[in-house]
Amino acid sequence: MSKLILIRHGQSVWNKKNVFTGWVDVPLSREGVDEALKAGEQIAGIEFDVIFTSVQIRAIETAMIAMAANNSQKTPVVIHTEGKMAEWTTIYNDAMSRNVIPVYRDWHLNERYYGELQGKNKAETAEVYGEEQVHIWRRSYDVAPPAGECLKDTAERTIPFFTETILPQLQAGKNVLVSAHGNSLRSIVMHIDGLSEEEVLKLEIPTGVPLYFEYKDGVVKRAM
Ligand SMILES: O=C(O)[C@H](O)COP(=O)(O)O
Repeated sequence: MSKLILIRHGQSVWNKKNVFTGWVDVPLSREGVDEALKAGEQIAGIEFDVIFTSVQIRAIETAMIAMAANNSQKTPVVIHTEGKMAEWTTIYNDAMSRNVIPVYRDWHLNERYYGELQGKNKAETAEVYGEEQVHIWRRSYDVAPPAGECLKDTAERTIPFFTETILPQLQAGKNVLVSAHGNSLRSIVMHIDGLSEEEVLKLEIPTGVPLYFEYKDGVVKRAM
């Protein structure tokens, strides 16, 4: 049995201002750093073998800060790979592999692209377009915000990455940490939990709260 922990990044400086973020690369707020530290304490007992993040700084920061609170004797090291995830031991020698947790950054885990809404205040946007329309843009499965991605579009990049890159690590008995975003993780949780397009409307993933899954008998499912 291997463990999968999914964490949405801690509060970002634009989350704090209630601004649509998407692919804009903003860092954590002070509160977000505290959330990442607390998340690290919650998963401190888990010995991770590999870490995946998006290429966005708020997710990378969350992973590295959470690992600072982990009891691991190993050091997380960002690995640069060309294209497909290379066998990282071919890049680093065995000695290093004993002391290092590889961190792979990949754009497939990036937040949903929010298109024309990026940079706009969420409350002000609701005043202009109506609460219902903004809720549909934010939480529906197949209705995209203007010039942005709907959750289905996001899933079309996150799910292949999950099944082709993350799942083989779990199948190899590795404990995996994934630090990503509210909607890129909603698409993955929808896949794992088998949620319908109606059920995913209600799926919310809070910042900085570890979600626990396990791979056992060929299946990934909720652990706690
Ligand atoms: O991109 C953003 O604005 C947030 O990370 C997620 O926004 P949402 O909760 O409005 O989808």
